[in-house]
Amino acid sequence: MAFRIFIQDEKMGPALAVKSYCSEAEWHGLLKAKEDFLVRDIDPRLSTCVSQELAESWIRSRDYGVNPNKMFSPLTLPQDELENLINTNKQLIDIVKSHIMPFCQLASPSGYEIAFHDRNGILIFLDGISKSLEHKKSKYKVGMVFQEETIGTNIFSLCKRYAKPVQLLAPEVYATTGEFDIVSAANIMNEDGDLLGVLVYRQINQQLTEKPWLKDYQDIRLQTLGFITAMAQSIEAQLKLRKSYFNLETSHKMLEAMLHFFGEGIVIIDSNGDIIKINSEGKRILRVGENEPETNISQYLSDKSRQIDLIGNNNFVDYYEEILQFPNNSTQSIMISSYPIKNQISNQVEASVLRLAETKKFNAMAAKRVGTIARFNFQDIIGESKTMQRVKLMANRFAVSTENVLLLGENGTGKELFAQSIHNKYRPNQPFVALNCAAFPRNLIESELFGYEGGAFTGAERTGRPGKIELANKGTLFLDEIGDMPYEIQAILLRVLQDKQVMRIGGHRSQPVGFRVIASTNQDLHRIIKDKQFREDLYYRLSILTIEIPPLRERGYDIIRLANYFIKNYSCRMGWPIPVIRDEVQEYILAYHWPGNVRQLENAMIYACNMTEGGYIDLSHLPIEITENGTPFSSNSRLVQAGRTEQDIDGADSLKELEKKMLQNFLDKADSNIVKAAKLMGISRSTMYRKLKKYQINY
Ligand SMILES: Nc1ncnc2c1ncn2[C@@H]1O[C@H](COP(=O)(O)OP(=O)(O)OP(=O)(O)O)[C@@H](O)[C@H]1O
Repeated sequence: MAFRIFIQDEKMGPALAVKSYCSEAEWHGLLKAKEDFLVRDIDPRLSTCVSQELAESWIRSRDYGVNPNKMFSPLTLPQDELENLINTNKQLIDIVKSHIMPFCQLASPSGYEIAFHDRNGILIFLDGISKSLEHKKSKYKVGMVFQEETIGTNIFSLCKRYAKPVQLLAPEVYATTGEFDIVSAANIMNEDGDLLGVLVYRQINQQLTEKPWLKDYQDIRLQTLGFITAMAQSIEAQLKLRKSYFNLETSHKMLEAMLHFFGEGIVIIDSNGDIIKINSEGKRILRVGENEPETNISQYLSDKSRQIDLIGNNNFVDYYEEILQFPNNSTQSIMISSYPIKNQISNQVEASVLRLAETKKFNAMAAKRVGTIARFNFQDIIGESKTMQRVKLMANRFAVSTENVLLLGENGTGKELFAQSIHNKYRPNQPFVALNCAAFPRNLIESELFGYEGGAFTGAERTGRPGKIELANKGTLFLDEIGDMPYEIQAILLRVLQDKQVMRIGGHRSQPVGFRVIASTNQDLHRIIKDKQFREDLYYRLSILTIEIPPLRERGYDIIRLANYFIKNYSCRMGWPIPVIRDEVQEYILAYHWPGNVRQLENAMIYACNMTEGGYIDLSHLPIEITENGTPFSSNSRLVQAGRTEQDIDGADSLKELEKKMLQNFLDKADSNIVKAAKLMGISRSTMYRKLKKYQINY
């Protein structure tokens, strides 16, 4: 192997450099090999004094037609192209310059030059002194193109081709250089291993190449190659650092932008609690002015010891409630969660990212998520009978008011449906929070309604919990079965409604709340007021706008509309064909008194859908209680005979009235002959007598 390893470089491997020519004989061997090659065409690869790579480069140079006797003279890039190139590489050149500057101060007075070639071999930067040169002028110029194809063996081409540091002595260069110099070069690569350019150091000293076997000169060669390799590595490291810095800066800017868009307050504190970053929402929550200097988080905490929780905690802490205290002594409840940032080496918490949300907002969000979803609107309420139209109109009007609403009606008449529809017309984007007063024991109802502070009673959560009233802030609190609300709690609720302030159980701080109550009951409130089970004052607070929802039996043909609606709904849900209710079955449905109202009708239709097979709903498909008492009229034709139509049924105030009127009609037709009238109506004589008695019709 003709090359001697000068430098072992981790990334690049062993350096490519000419032999150290320990002996004079080897040096002369090299000179002879070159002459033999150029003059006598003897293959230089046969010489033990020439490295394989160098010999091959000489051969390629000859094959390219480069004249070895012509003075070394590379092509030069046109000025404008050169300027563009220098501009494009400005950052890189600046870094190279910044590395060379300190060296220039320390450099030996003997002549040297430092050049930087771009990845295509174009010399784009040149600096140095050439004191010892006779002609004082460098033969190199910025813009020169170093290519093996045009100038033969040269330092750039070898360095690029073998991707290793290279050192050449003047006679090793293919074309005559006319100088005695040692050139050393090292590649500069980017992180991905792509070549950015080649850094070249040229030491000019006549004696060096006259007697290169002398130890002093060999030392200089070793040092210069080491120097240029170290400098190239340092430049690479700086480029890497610069890239990391830019990446860091970009991440930083991205973080700033993200923080800005974040709807929640973000505050980053160091291990002392000093605020090191805060977004605009954070500033708003902490009431920090735009240009005010950031301070310490403890300044805002009403309980200063809580700061330890925020920064001393090793683990992520999910939302818990914290009371902020401001300089004017006002307070505000916020929800905080904290995320510790640990030092990778020491594992100590160095900073914490705090996420702040105003409890009010937080509750509203939570209520929207966990509270009842008000799905229904007035369009969803089926009912075209006059009674229902009147009720819907009334509810629509009341919806736009801010007063409380009281919904009265039997079980299953659709009170909640109305409550949701009113809310959705009133404040669709605010929470709708429902509480069934009959479903909870006394103590639970109290904590459900008013919430509690942490540890307020045995079994209470450590962090406390907001009540339904707080959650309903700005929206609607639907108090179902209000008649079942415990008497003592009614008094607290009344106070909340009057003061518009709520205090949690075990708490000392009232907070303002604004919400609308829609209460509902199937009880006779006047009676329970008399029985001292319901507070009269609360009744007056709640009943400003009262709506009585009629029972199903008073809604005429709506019963069939609803029945069809439920049949369609259920069948579609099950993926079944939609069955049709036979006319005579409709009569039974219309005649039934529906004690369970709409809910019972829905269940009956689900039952019928499951019973039917042939696409029709017959009598046998209905639940037994609906058919067992028979019907006041046997078929639709009789309805028509009696001069009654669908519209008439809707128009009647109630089915009872309708039945009474029909009985009278048939009696008139039968000239008050009860047996004849019963026959005409298709009912038995005894049923006829029972109905006449029921409706107190004289016969
Ligand atoms: N007019 C209507 N149109 C469509 N569906 C209705 C109508 N009325 C009631 N419903 C349906 O009937 C069922 C019972 O209604 P809702 O729960 O509103 O009654 P409620 O009076 O609040 O009952 P409760 O007194 O038992 O609380 C619900 O499934 C509801 O969707």
